[in-house]
Amino acid sequence: MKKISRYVMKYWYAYIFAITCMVISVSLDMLTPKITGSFIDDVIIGGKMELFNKLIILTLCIGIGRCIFQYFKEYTFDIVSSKIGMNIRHDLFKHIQSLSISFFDKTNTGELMARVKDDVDRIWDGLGFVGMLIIEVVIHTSIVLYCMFNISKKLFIIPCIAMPLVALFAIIMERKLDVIYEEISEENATLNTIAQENLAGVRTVKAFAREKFEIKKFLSHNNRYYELNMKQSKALVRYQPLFQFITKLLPIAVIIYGGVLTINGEITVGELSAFSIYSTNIVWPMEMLGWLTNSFSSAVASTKKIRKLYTNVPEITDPENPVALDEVKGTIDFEHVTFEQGNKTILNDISFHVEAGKTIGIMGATGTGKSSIINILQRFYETSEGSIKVDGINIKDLALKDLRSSISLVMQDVFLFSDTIKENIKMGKKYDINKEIMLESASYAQADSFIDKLDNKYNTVIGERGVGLSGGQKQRISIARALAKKAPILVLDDSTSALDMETEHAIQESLSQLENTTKIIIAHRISAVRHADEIIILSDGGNIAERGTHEELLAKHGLYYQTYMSQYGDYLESKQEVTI
Ligand SMILES: Nc1ncnc2c1ncn2[C@@H]1O[C@H](COP(=O)(O)OP(=O)(O)OP(=O)(O)O)[C@@H](O)[C@H]1O
Repeated sequence: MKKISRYVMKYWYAYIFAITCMVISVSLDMLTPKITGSFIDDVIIGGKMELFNKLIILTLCIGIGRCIFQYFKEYTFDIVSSKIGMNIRHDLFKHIQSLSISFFDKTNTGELMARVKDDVDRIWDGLGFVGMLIIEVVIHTSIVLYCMFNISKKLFIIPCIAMPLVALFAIIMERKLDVIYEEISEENATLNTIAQENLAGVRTVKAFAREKFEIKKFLSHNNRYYELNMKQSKALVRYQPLFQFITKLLPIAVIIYGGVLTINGEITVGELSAFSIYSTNIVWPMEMLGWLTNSFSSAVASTKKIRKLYTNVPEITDPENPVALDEVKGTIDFEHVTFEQGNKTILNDISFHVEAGKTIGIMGATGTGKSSIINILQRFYETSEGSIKVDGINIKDLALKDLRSSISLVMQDVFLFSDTIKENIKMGKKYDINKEIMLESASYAQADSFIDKLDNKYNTVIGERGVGLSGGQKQRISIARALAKKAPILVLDDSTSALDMETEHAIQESLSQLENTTKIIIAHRISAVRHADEIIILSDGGNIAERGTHEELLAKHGLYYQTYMSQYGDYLESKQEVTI
């Protein structure tokens, strides 16, 4: 993370302008007690009536001038803090997007949402309204103290005693609040995660009648959040009376001691009255210290949280000098690839070769590492041993963008954005994917028939994660999306599982027409891979147990044959019976 000061420095000129306006406005404000003093000493006591009109006009001019400079000060602070907040959020979002999949494996979405939204908002406040008030308190207090010092050095002793006491309380309170804010920020992230997961999984919650349990879980964190906020309020109310005690005592002490000095002739009545007005002018900054400290602590705690997020760096990055690929043909080579996570071997010594335009089918029981093959092909994770090559070039030598843009992926877990079908198919590639390509892809994916029946056709907005569509319809839109990308390598990860046999068959027909596209088909159903040029069967421990064409594998009477029999056995038996 760029230091906050670097964001601020970008707008130094605006801050200088705003602070100058602030100094002028506060200085004008500080003239009022002097005018009051002069009114008492010169006009009322001294009888200089010729000054009356001048003082009235001066007071009016000061009021107008103050309004103008206040306006510019507040407006500038608002604009600058909004821009800085936007920049911080932009950089943070960009940083999160740059992190590797392994980071997202161990970080909750709710926590990230809290950082991007709430924490940035607090920093924004800290650099805007709160920051402005803190600077104003300092400037205001300094000018008031200077004016007081000029009136009477003896009377000046009183604020000199009061101010350090207030500052001491503010520091102690800030330290306490800092710790509480850390906890509040953590709990806010947890609360966000629970709410986000719960709402996203509301169907599962309802299906398992877990509403009560989930509400209880949410309530326990909500209570903790409430308790922490109460802890914060308690810390505030404990110190607030101390601030108020000193601030209320200050004008009284000024009047008593100032009265003695006036009787002794050391200061005039007008000077005492001006000093007394000044003393009330340092009351509000002191009273605000509690609130300002509170808001400042929260901004500091948020900064720490965001800083911590920046300590995570992308684990998988572009090579220093990536090999440029003008045109990817789509040849894929896995050479003795082993993939481990923690102490677990997920893939073990995997080797295969797929010629450009050919198809490889990957089968195996659940958890044998089929999806992991795709994850490492896209460099979502790094291989532990061996190498993966695309068109003969090690994928570690390719820019991540080049590698990933040459692969179209239909994921097992379909994710559709809450947007129109059109945007879901185009995925932001407005200009690369024209209407013709979109319609062709939808037709290849057998999605056109149901989309055409929708009221708004391709402009139909689908809910979060495609709610409102059936599982098969979602799968077909995600296949259309992958086809529209027109990448030289197409990966289908168990992506026709929700389709009926006829639709699956029609999609396979479409795929067979993509002669220049290398296809990797992961499936549990024999029907999805039987036409592949090579089929590999993974077994426990991520080993290749069998490989060959459909016919070769059937002849082996091994795992593939067993799967075939479990899926087609009944049909074959009935066929035999009919033949007999
Ligand atoms: N990021 C990861 N960290 C740790 N373990 C992982 C990770 N990804 C996958 N695994 C583990 O690796 C094994 C293989 O997972 P993978 O998703 O590749 O299986 P699969 O064959 O695609 O399963 P399925 O058919 O159920 O989709 C599983 O035991 C899984 O728990």
